[in-house]
Amino acid sequence: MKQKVAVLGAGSWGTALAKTLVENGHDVMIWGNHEKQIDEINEHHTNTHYLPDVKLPEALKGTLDLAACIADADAVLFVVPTKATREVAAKFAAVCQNKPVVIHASKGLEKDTHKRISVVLAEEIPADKRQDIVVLSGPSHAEEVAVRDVTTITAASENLASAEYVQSLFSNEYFRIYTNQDVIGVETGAALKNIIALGAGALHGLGFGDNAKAAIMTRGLAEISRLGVAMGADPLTFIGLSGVGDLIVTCTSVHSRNWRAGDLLGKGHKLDGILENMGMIVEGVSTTRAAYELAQEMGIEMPITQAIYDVLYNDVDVDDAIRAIMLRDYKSEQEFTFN
Ligand SMILES: NC(=O)C1=CN([C@@H]2O[C@H](COP(=O)(O)OP(=O)(O)OC[C@H]3O[C@@H](n4cnc5c(N)ncnc54)[C@H](OP(=O)(O)O)[C@@H]3O)[C@@H](O)[C@H]2O)C=CC1
Ligand SMILES: O=C(CO)COP(=O)(O)O
Repeated sequence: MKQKVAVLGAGSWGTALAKTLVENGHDVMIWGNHEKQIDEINEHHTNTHYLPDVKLPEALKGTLDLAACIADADAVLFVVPTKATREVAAKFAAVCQNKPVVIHASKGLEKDTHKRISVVLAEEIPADKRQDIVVLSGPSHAEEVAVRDVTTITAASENLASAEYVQSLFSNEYFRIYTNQDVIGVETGAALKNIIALGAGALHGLGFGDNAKAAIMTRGLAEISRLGVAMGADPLTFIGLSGVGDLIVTCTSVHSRNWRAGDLLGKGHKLDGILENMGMIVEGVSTTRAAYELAQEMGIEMPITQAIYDVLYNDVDVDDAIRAIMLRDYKSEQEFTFN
C-alpha cells in the first residue's frame, strides 16, 4: 500500500533510500539543511555532491521545512550522522502532530553517553508522538543502492510486525530486507564495524596485504561480538547481514568513507585534513572514542579498538600500534568468551 514517508537527512544514504522508496511507489519527501542542495533536488533531480551521476526520480521532493516534511507521514526515516540525531529528533518531537513509525539508518554510538541511536530517539521522541522504532542496517553503500545494485539488509525491531512493515516498505527486486528482533545486536554491529574499517584501510595504506585484512576483520568481529554480547546482543546476530555482512562491505570497498579515511591515515595524512576533504561523515572516528570508553567502563577487552583509539587520539604511530597488538600476551583462539 502506498505510504507517505519523510526522510530526514539529504546526504548519500538518505538520498539513495529516498530514491528506492519512490521507486517502490511511495510518496516521499526528503528534508535537508542546505537550500542550494534542496533546490538542486527539486529543480534538477540530482544531488551531485553526494551521488554524482545519479538521476533522482522527479517525484522525489525536497524541503528545508521539517514540519512540512513530516506532516501526515506514515513513517519517518532518520538518516543524519549520529552526532546530529539527538538534535534532529528533538526538532521532530517539537513539531510532530501524528504518530509515525520511526526508522533510522545511521551507524554509530553517541559521543559521551555511548548510547545506541534507537535509545537516543526513544529519549527524545515521546511515545505519544511515534509508533515503534525500527533500525535499518546492513551491507549497503549508497553509491550501489542508488544504481540499483543487488543489496540485502536488515530491518530490526523488538516488535516483529513493525520490522515487517519496514521490510515491505523498502523491499524490491534489487533491495531485499530481512527482519531481525535483536535491535542491540544490529545497532552495535553497525556502529563498531566502522572502527574496524578504519583499521583495515590503515593497513592497506601502509602496504599490508590480504592476510592482514583477514586478520583485522576476523579478530575485529571477535571484539565487536564481545562488546555487543556484553551489551545484551544475541551472538548469532554478528554472523548476519548487520554483523559480518557489513564488516565485509566496509572493510573491502573503496566506497567506504571509513576505509578511505584509514587508508589515508596509513599513507601518512593527518586526520583533520582527511575529515575536512572527505565532505561526508566518517562515523568511525567518534565511534572509536565512544566504544573505547564503553569497553573501559564495562571491562571488555577490545585490543584493535584500543590501538585505533591510540592512533586517533593519543598520537601513537600506526606501526607502533600494530606491533603492540601483535606482541601482546599470546592467546588461544578458543578464549573467545562473551563474558
Ligand atoms: N553512505 C552510505 O553508504 C551509508 C551510510 N549509512 C549511515 O547513514 C548515516 C548518514 O550517512 P550519510 O548519508 O552517508 O552521510 P553524508 O555525510 O553523506 O550526509 C549526511 C547529511 O546529513 C546532514 N546533516 C548533518 N547534520 C545535520 C543536522 N543537524 N540537521 C540536518 N541535516 C544534517 C549533512 O549536512 P552537512 O553538510 O550540513 O553536514 C549531510 O547532508 C551515517 O550514520 C552513516 O553511517 C548507513 C549505510 C550506508
Ligand atoms: O555503512 C556503510 C555500508 O554498509 C557505509 O560505510 P561508510 O560510512 O564507511 O562509507
